[in-house]
Amino acid sequence: MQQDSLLPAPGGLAAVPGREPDPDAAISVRGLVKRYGASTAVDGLDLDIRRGEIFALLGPNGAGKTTTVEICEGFRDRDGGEVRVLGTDPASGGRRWKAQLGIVLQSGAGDSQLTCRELLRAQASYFPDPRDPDEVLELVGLTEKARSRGRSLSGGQRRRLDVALGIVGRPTLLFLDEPTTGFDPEARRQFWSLIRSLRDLGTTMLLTTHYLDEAEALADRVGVIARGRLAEVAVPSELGGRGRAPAVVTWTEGGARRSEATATPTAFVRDLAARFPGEVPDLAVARPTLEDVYLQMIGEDRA
Ligand SMILES: Nc1ncnc2c1ncn2[C@@H]1O[C@H](COP(=O)(O)OP(=O)(O)OP(=O)(O)O)[C@@H](O)[C@H]1O
Repeated sequence: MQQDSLLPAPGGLAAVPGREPDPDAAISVRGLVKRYGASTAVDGLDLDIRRGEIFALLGPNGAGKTTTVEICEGFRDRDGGEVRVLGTDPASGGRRWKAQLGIVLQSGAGDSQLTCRELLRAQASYFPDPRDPDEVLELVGLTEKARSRGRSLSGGQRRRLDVALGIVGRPTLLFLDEPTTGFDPEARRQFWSLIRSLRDLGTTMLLTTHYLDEAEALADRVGVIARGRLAEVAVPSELGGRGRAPAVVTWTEGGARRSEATATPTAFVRDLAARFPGEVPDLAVARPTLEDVYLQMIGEDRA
């Protein structure tokens, strides 16, 4: 291990001693650097994703999410740092390593002339221990479309087909890049339950998304990337100190809307209730949403 960390990383940069990747993590990244010409897209990023968790990577456009994910998938070279994905450096990952990954890209294979079932059968044939294509169609809710051509599917159905293609190889680790873009609200909810059932089957998932409600609904932990670095990692309810943030109590009194930020909302509401003979008019107690704290973090970073 020690020996390994002293080897130069691809691109010639020495790894940082004493900061070896975690061998037990599904994904472990230390000091990742990626440059495109003079601009640095990823700038010393550290990241650990545990086996079995759903991890959501958030960040504004151009923050470096896709670059990081593509390096982890083995699709892109890096200029520095250490990366281990399922214990292997993606820069040298062979077929057996690749067969453990499932990848759902932003633009999938939906334009095909083949039927959904044919596409899945073809994809399954590349893997040593694939799932049954018909079971996968059922899992993603496309059984009725088994004989339909990819190009005849709606946008949301194509995305489901993309997911089906990503999971038919029975991946240990699934990458999902903005998976629900273009879904209607009901399709998103159905997709979320599909993702949860994959987690119940033991699949680790790295998700990038711009939907904060999606990150909140699905992720065990979220990481925010800003300017090529990981700004914070937390469970969704704790991000940006959210769990400790004061609650805001609002109500109507004397014809006017009133509000109070308080660290003890229960006591405050009890006192408030004592002032009214019945219900407190228009009473609401709110904490900052994930979107509130995320936008604040991104705003501070840009300031
Ligand atoms: N092939 C490329 N050549 C040159 N620059 C690139 C290339 N790919 C990405 N970049 C630049 O690297 C930076 C990070 O891009 P990346 O696609 O990783 O961001 P992202 O966080 O995934 O953004 P988005 O949310 O818009 O998908 C951006 O400034 C982008 O313009």
